[in-house]
Amino acid sequence: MGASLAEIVRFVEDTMDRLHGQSRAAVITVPAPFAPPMAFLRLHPRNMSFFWDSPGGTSFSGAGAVRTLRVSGEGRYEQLREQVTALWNELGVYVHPESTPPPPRVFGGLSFHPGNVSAPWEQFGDGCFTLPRWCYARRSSRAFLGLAVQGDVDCAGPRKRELLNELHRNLTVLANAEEQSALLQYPAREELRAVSMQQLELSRWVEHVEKIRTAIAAGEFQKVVAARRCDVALPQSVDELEVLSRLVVQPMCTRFLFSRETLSFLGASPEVLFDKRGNVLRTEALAGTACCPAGAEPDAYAKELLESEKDRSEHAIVVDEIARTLAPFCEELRASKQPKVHRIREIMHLHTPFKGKLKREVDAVSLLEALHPTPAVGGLPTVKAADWIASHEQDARGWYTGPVGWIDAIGDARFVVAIRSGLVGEGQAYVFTGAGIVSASHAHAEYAETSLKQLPLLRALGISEQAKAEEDALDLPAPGSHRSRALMEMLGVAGNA
Ligand SMILES: C=C(O[C@H]1C=CC=C(C(=O)O)[C@@H]1O)C(=O)O
Repeated sequence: MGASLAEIVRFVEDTMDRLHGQSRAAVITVPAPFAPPMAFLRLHPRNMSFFWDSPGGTSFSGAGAVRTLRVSGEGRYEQLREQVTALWNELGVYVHPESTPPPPRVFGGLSFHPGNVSAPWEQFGDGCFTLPRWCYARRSSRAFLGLAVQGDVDCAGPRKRELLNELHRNLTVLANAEEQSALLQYPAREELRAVSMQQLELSRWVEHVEKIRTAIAAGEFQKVVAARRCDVALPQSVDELEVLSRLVVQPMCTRFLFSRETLSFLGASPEVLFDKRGNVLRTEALAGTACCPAGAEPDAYAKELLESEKDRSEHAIVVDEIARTLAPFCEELRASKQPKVHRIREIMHLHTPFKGKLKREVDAVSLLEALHPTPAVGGLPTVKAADWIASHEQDARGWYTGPVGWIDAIGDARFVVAIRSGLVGEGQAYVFTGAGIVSASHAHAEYAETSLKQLPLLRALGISEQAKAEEDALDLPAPGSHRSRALMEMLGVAGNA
C-alpha cells in the first residue's frame, strides 16, 4: 500500500464533499492493508455482515447496509431485477487512483422456495441482498476497502465525521493485523462437551423417502431431493467467525456467511449454481454421492461411484435439465461428455462442468430464475418438485439449498447452491443436509448419506465427539459391492431397506 493513511482519509473526505447533498448512493474505494478478513469482520456488528470466499477468487467481507434489497413471494426475481437495475443506475463509483478494485456488488441470497421460511428462518425471509456500508475485498496480494454512502445523509456534519473516524479505525486495525494468517488467529479450541444433537428419526425419514418413491413409481416425478435438519444444542455460545474459519479445510468449496441479529447462515458449498463473466457462463451438475473414508485409496471408490447406475441416473437428470434450461439463453453450451469424480475429503460426487456463451441480452437475474432450483436440490419436474418439497418436508429449508452469491455493477455474477450449511446462534445450531431420491434409492442408505454430509459443519462447530465417532465410522473396509451398506452400518444406521 503506497498511499499514507492520512492521504487516503483525505481522498475519502474530498469525495464525500463532492457527494454532499446528492440524493444517491456512491461507493468510494481505497487501497487497504492485506489482513485476515476476520480482523475486519470483528470490528463490525454481526447483524447484516457477510463473508464470501470462492476458490481462486476475490474474498469479500462486508458489514452494514446502505441499500437493502428485499424480495418476497413468486415475484421475487422481478423485484430483484428492478431493484438491482435501479441501484446500478443511481450508484456513483469513486476509486482512489492507486487502486484497481473489483466493481461494487450486492451480496445475498434467496430461500429455496418462496414462503418456506418459518422458524428458525424468520430473520432471513424469501430473499435479501445488501450493498454493504463497508466492504473489504482481498485478491492475490492486494486488498481494498469500499465505503458506501448516501450523498444527502452521510456526507456532511457529524455523520461524515463518524464515518471518517470509522474509516480510520478500520484501516488502522487492518494495518495491525496485516500478514497475520487467518488460521494462526484461531488456535484449536477447547472441545465442546455435553452437546445434544437431535436428528430426524430414522422412521420419519424412511416414511418421507417412501412417499417420494411412491410418487416416482406413479410417474409424478423422476427425482425429488429429501432433506433433514439436525438440531444441535451447544453448551456455550459459539463464535460463528471461528466456525467459518474452520471450514477452510473444505477444499474447492465456497465459504459463505450471512449474519442477522441472532443467527448466522454459513457453510462451505461445493456446488456452483453459475458464474457469469461478461457473456461467458460456467455452471455444473453435482449430484450422486459416495463416501471415501479418510486414508483410503480413493481410486477404487471413485470407480465404484462412476459405475453406480443409481448415482449415474441421479446425476444425468441434473445434467439434462441444466442443458435444457440453458439452451434458450446460450449461443453455445458445452458440457463434459462423462462425469468425473469430485472429492472433498471423504465425500465424493459425480461432477459435470458446463461452459457457454450467453446471448447478449441475458442478465444474471434471468439465469438465477432459470437455474434455481436444479434437480440437484429440488427434483424433476422442477417446479412441481419444489412445491412438493415445501409442503411435505418437516422443517422449513429457508436459505438451505437456495442460491447465495453476488451481482456486480457491470452485470457479472456468481452464485453457489447453499448446501453443506447451517444456522449458528447463541447456544444453538441447525445443520441441514439432503440427498437425491430416485426410483433405485434406499431410504437407509440415503439417511447415511445425509449424516455423512453433516460432518464438515459438525467438525467446524467443534463437536468433535459426535463428529469423531461418525468420522471413525467412516473408516470403511476396502470397497466391495456393498459400498452403501457398509456406510450405513458404520454410521450405525440399521436395516436393509
Ligand atoms: C442436497 C445436498 O447435496 C446435493 C449436492 C450434491 C450431491 C447430492 C446427492 O448426491 O444427493 C445432492 O444432490 C446436500 O448436501 O445437502
